[in-house]
Amino acid sequence: MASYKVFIVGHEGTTGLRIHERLSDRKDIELLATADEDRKNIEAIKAVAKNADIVFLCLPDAASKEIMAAIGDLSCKVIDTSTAFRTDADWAYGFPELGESYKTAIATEKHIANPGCHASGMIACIAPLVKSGLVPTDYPFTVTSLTGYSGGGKKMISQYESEPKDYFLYAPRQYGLGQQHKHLPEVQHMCGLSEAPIFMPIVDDYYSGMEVTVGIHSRLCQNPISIATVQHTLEEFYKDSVIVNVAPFDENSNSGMLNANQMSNTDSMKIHVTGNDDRIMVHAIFDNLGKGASGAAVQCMNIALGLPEETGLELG
Ligand SMILES: NC(=O)C1=CN([C@@H]2O[C@H](COP(=O)(O)OP(=O)(O)OC[C@H]3O[C@@H](n4cnc5c(N)ncnc54)[C@H](OP(=O)(O)O)[C@@H]3O)[C@@H](O)[C@H]2O)C=CC1
Ligand SMILES: CC(=O)N[C@@H](CCC(=O)OP(=O)(O)O)C(=O)O
Repeated sequence: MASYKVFIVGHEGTTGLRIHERLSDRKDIELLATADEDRKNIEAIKAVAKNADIVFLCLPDAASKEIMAAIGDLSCKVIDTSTAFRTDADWAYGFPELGESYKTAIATEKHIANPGCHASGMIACIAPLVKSGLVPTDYPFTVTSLTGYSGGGKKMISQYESEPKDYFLYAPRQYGLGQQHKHLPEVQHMCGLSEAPIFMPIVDDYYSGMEVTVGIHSRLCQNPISIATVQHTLEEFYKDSVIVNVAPFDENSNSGMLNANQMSNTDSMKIHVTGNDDRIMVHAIFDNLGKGASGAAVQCMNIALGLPEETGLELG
């Protein structure tokens, strides 16, 4: 069996650890690392990257940019999980479900930007509807996104898991209030929207899992749409995907509740359509550390190596 050399920079962080977990048991992967004391030493990182087929960068934006300046010319493929390169035309965008050209770019380009967690949910719900012409590109979208606290990385995890915990951390907290959330540019770009959505991210007191909800008023579309057309469009768009699945719309779809942690610990994404023909909601449920980060990054690596995209992933 071919053995690929993979180097995870930031392997002790939240995203890096999950990638490490996904790869450490694989017989086709040999994991490379610097000595522990050199994990932030650019020269040591560059020396290991020279021997790697794939380098994952699981770092804050500034560190990703600094390391790319040092390793960008090497022959290794780089998958960056930060926000730094997601709208850069020289980078493939790591959401292969968007279409064959995205999948080909992931397979052939040297540098792949892994999507943001909230962005993955927004794009999964909005792009099929806009690309099919069902919803106009200037539609005034409003999006709510619930996320577990691991979405904020090690710092937020320790804030939520320290004892005693601040009183305010027991309740959901809305943020991104100034409408400048760092995921909005990639959403607007990948969905081809003329305006960014109003975006309401909410972090709550559970470890991981996301539910991103997009609302659509049928009357605001050029031709009024229905639940059935939205459901059909999404089913068609994702019919070949093993990772993104669309739940059927039936008599039970509007009863009960959707749980933001129901896909936690998986690398899959489940899309639900709810509401009625006047006011339609599309929900994407997944793990911020799965399809929202590490799972998506491993999916991209598999495609880049010419392997089945779900190799080593936890399908839910
Ligand atoms: N958590 C999530 O759900 C998601 C995160 N992301 C993105 O993934 C990236 C990583 O995030 P996350 O794992 O959550 O963050 P963490 O804070 O959990 O981990 C980041 C890791 O990077 C290390 N690091 C920082 N600077 C350097 C450097 N210069 N060289 C080498 N290592 C360095 C840190 O080391 P130290 O521990 O010493 O600080 C830390 O271990 C970020 O860009 C984030 O926005 C993307 C999607 C979802
Ligand atoms: C709870 C929380 O703070 N979540 C982070 C999302 C982390 C992430 O996915 O950011 P990137 O992928 O763009 O690096 C936030 O909303 O900024």
